[in-house]
Amino acid sequence: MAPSLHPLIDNGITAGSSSFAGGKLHCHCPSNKVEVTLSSNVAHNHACGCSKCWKPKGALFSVVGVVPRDAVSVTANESKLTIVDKEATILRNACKDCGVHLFGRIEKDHPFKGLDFVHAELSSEKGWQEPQFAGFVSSIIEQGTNPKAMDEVRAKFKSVGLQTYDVLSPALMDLISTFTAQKAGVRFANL
Ligand SMILES: N[C@@H](CCC(=O)N[C@@H](CS)C(=O)NCC(=O)O)C(=O)O
Ligand SMILES: [Zn+2]
Ligand SMILES: [Zn+2]
Repeated sequence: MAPSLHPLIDNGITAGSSSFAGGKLHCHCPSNKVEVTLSSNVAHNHACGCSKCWKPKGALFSVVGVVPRDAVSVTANESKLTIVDKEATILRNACKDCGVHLFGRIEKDHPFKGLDFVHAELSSEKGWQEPQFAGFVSSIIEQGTNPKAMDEVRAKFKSVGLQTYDVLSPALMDLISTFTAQKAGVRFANL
Protein backbone atom coordinates (compact mmCIF):
# COMPACT_ATOMS: atom_id res chain seq x y z
CA MET A 1 0.00 0.00 0.00
CA ALA A 2 1.31 3.44 -0.88
CA PRO A 3 2.21 5.55 2.16
CA SER A 4 -0.12 8.40 3.08
CA LEU A 5 1.08 11.77 1.84
CA HIS A 6 -1.61 13.51 3.89
CA PRO A 7 -5.31 12.72 4.51
CA LEU A 8 -6.33 15.91 2.64
CA ILE A 9 -4.35 14.83 -0.43
CA ASP A 10 -4.47 11.02 -0.64
CA ASN A 11 -7.98 10.79 -2.07
CA GLY A 12 -7.88 13.93 -4.22
CA ILE A 13 -8.24 17.54 -3.28
CA THR A 14 -11.44 19.34 -2.32
CA ALA A 15 -11.55 22.99 -3.31
CA GLY A 16 -12.00 25.61 -0.59
CA SER A 17 -14.28 28.62 -0.78
CA SER A 18 -13.11 32.10 -1.76
CA SER A 19 -15.74 33.65 0.53
CA PHE A 20 -14.62 31.66 3.59
CA ALA A 21 -13.31 34.03 6.26
CA GLY A 22 -11.74 31.81 8.92
CA GLY A 23 -12.63 29.64 11.87
CA LYS A 24 -11.30 27.96 14.98
CA LEU A 25 -8.36 25.56 15.31
CA HIS A 26 -8.20 23.03 18.12
CA CYS A 27 -5.36 20.84 19.34
CA HIS A 28 -5.85 17.08 19.66
CA CYS A 29 -6.27 16.89 23.44
CA PRO A 30 -9.51 15.13 24.46
CA SER A 31 -10.30 17.98 26.88
CA ASN A 32 -8.98 21.45 27.71
CA LYS A 33 -8.09 21.93 24.06
CA VAL A 34 -5.95 24.83 22.98
CA GLU A 35 -8.15 26.95 20.73
CA VAL A 36 -6.91 29.46 18.17
CA THR A 37 -9.36 31.69 16.34
CA LEU A 38 -8.45 32.82 12.82
CA SER A 39 -10.28 35.75 11.22
CA SER A 40 -8.97 34.93 7.76
CA ASN A 41 -8.74 32.04 5.34
CA VAL A 42 -5.25 30.64 4.74
CA ALA A 43 -3.14 31.58 1.72
CA HIS A 44 -0.27 29.75 -0.01
CA ASN A 45 -1.59 26.57 1.58
CA HIS A 46 0.74 23.70 0.70
CA ALA A 47 2.11 20.30 1.58
CA CYS A 48 5.47 20.58 3.35
CA GLY A 49 7.84 17.62 3.63
CA CYS A 50 10.30 19.27 5.99
CA SER A 51 11.08 17.75 9.36
CA LYS A 52 9.93 20.77 11.37
CA CYS A 53 6.32 21.19 10.35
CA TRP A 54 3.66 19.29 12.28
CA LYS A 55 2.21 16.27 10.46
CA PRO A 56 -0.79 14.20 11.41
CA LYS A 57 0.06 10.62 12.50
CA GLY A 58 1.09 8.40 9.60
CA ALA A 59 1.42 11.23 7.05
CA LEU A 60 4.64 11.97 5.18
CA PHE A 61 3.68 15.63 4.70
CA SER A 62 2.33 18.51 6.69
CA VAL A 63 -0.30 20.79 5.15
CA VAL A 64 0.44 24.36 6.16
CA GLY A 65 -0.68 27.80 5.03
CA VAL A 66 -0.31 31.40 6.15
CA VAL A 67 -2.60 34.04 7.66
CA PRO A 68 -1.78 37.61 8.70
CA ARG A 69 -0.61 37.50 12.31
CA ASP A 70 -3.27 40.05 13.28
CA ALA A 71 -5.85 37.46 12.25
CA VAL A 72 -4.61 34.99 14.89
CA SER A 73 -5.75 34.93 18.51
CA VAL A 74 -5.45 32.24 21.14
CA THR A 75 -8.93 31.92 22.60
CA ALA A 76 -8.58 29.00 25.05
CA ASN A 77 -5.90 27.20 27.09
CA GLU A 78 -3.03 29.42 25.99
CA SER A 79 -1.02 28.24 29.01
CA LYS A 80 -0.54 24.86 27.29
CA LEU A 81 1.42 26.42 24.42
CA THR A 82 5.18 26.11 24.22
CA ILE A 83 7.65 27.08 21.49
CA VAL A 84 9.15 23.93 19.95
CA ASP A 85 12.48 25.46 18.87
CA LYS A 86 13.35 28.98 19.98
CA GLU A 87 16.24 29.14 17.49
CA ALA A 88 14.13 28.38 14.41
CA THR A 89 13.00 31.09 12.02
CA ILE A 90 9.42 30.00 12.50
CA LEU A 91 8.58 29.91 16.22
CA ARG A 92 6.16 26.97 16.26
CA ASN A 93 3.74 27.14 19.17
CA ALA A 94 2.74 23.59 20.11
CA CYS A 95 0.43 22.09 22.71
CA LYS A 96 2.58 20.68 25.51
CA ASP A 97 0.21 17.77 26.00
CA CYS A 98 -0.64 16.50 22.49
CA GLY A 99 2.23 17.99 20.47
CA VAL A 100 0.04 19.61 17.79
CA HIS A 101 1.39 22.91 16.41
CA LEU A 102 -1.24 25.65 16.67
CA PHE A 103 0.62 28.49 14.95
CA GLY A 104 4.14 29.38 13.85
CA ARG A 105 5.29 33.00 14.04
CA ILE A 106 8.34 34.82 12.68
CA GLU A 107 9.80 37.55 14.90
CA LYS A 108 13.07 38.18 13.10
CA ASP A 109 13.61 40.17 9.91
CA HIS A 110 12.36 37.82 7.18
CA PRO A 111 10.31 38.01 3.96
CA PHE A 112 7.43 36.16 5.63
CA LYS A 113 7.44 38.17 8.88
CA GLY A 114 3.87 39.26 9.62
CA LEU A 115 2.42 35.95 8.46
CA ASP A 116 1.67 33.08 10.82
CA PHE A 117 1.88 29.45 9.70
CA VAL A 118 -1.19 27.36 10.52
CA HIS A 119 -2.69 23.92 9.83
CA ALA A 120 -6.28 24.39 8.70
CA GLU A 121 -7.02 20.68 9.26
CA LEU A 122 -7.18 21.49 12.98
CA SER A 123 -10.51 23.15 12.22
CA SER A 124 -13.82 21.37 11.71
CA GLU A 125 -15.09 24.17 9.44
CA LYS A 126 -15.18 23.71 5.67
CA GLY A 127 -13.95 26.26 3.12
CA TRP A 128 -10.25 26.57 3.89
CA GLN A 129 -8.10 27.07 0.80
CA GLU A 130 -7.05 23.71 -0.62
CA PRO A 131 -3.33 22.83 -0.96
CA GLN A 132 -1.77 24.66 -3.90
CA PHE A 133 1.55 22.83 -4.28
CA ALA A 134 4.01 20.56 -2.45
CA GLY A 135 7.26 22.01 -1.09
CA PHE A 136 10.36 20.55 0.58
CA VAL A 137 9.53 17.23 -1.08
CA SER A 138 13.07 15.80 -1.04
CA SER A 139 13.26 16.54 2.71
CA ILE A 140 11.19 13.42 3.48
CA ILE A 141 14.30 11.36 2.68
CA GLU A 142 15.97 12.94 5.73
CA GLN A 143 13.16 11.46 7.85
CA GLY A 144 13.60 7.92 6.51
CA THR A 145 11.68 7.71 3.24
CA ASN A 146 13.61 5.53 0.79
CA PRO A 147 15.00 7.68 -2.04
CA LYS A 148 13.65 5.04 -4.43
CA ALA A 149 10.09 5.96 -3.35
CA MET A 150 10.44 9.56 -4.55
CA ASP A 151 9.20 8.99 -8.08
CA GLU A 152 6.02 7.49 -6.68
CA VAL A 153 5.58 10.35 -4.21
CA ARG A 154 5.98 13.00 -6.91
CA ALA A 155 3.70 11.08 -9.28
CA LYS A 156 1.00 10.92 -6.60
CA PHE A 157 1.11 14.70 -6.10
CA LYS A 158 0.94 15.17 -9.85
CA SER A 159 -2.07 12.86 -10.08
CA VAL A 160 -4.05 15.12 -7.70
CA GLY A 161 -2.94 18.22 -9.62
CA LEU A 162 -0.19 19.49 -7.34
CA GLN A 163 3.21 20.60 -8.59
CA THR A 164 6.16 19.49 -6.49
CA TYR A 165 9.17 21.58 -5.49
CA ASP A 166 12.14 20.80 -3.32
CA VAL A 167 12.04 24.19 -1.64
CA LEU A 168 9.00 26.42 -2.27
CA SER A 169 6.88 27.45 -5.25
CA PRO A 170 8.32 29.97 -7.75
CA ALA A 171 6.01 32.71 -6.41
CA LEU A 172 7.31 32.26 -2.86
CA MET A 173 10.94 31.85 -3.94
CA ASP A 174 10.60 35.12 -5.90
CA LEU A 175 9.25 36.87 -2.80
CA ILE A 176 12.24 35.65 -0.77
CA SER A 177 14.75 36.75 -3.40
CA THR A 178 13.04 40.12 -3.88
CA PHE A 179 13.27 40.74 -0.13
CA THR A 180 16.94 39.72 -0.10
CA ALA A 181 17.75 41.92 -3.09
CA GLN A 182 15.94 44.95 -1.68
CA LYS A 183 17.69 44.55 1.67
CA ALA A 184 21.03 44.49 -0.13
CA GLY A 185 20.09 47.63 -2.09
CA VAL A 186 20.13 45.86 -5.44
CA ARG A 187 18.63 47.93 -8.25
CA PHE A 188 16.52 45.82 -10.58
CA ALA A 189 17.33 45.97 -14.27
CA ASN A 190 14.72 47.66 -16.45
CA LEU A 191 12.55 45.29 -18.41
N1 LIG B 1 15.56 19.70 4.97
C1 LIG B 1 15.18 20.47 6.13
C2 LIG B 1 14.41 21.68 5.69
C3 LIG B 1 13.91 22.53 6.84
C4 LIG B 1 13.35 23.85 6.33
O1 LIG B 1 14.11 24.68 5.80
N2 LIG B 1 12.01 24.07 6.45
C5 LIG B 1 11.43 25.21 5.80
C6 LIG B 1 9.98 24.90 5.46
S1 LIG B 1 8.88 24.98 6.81
C7 LIG B 1 11.54 26.48 6.58
O2 LIG B 1 11.16 27.53 6.10
N3 LIG B 1 12.03 26.46 7.77
C8 LIG B 1 12.18 27.61 8.60
C9 LIG B 1 11.94 27.20 10.04
O3 LIG B 1 11.49 26.08 10.21
O4 LIG B 1 12.18 27.95 10.96
C10 LIG B 1 14.35 19.62 7.07
O5 LIG B 1 13.59 18.77 6.59
O6 LIG B 1 14.46 19.80 8.29
ZN1 LIG C 1 -3.31 19.50 23.02
ZN1 LIG D 1 8.01 22.76 6.74
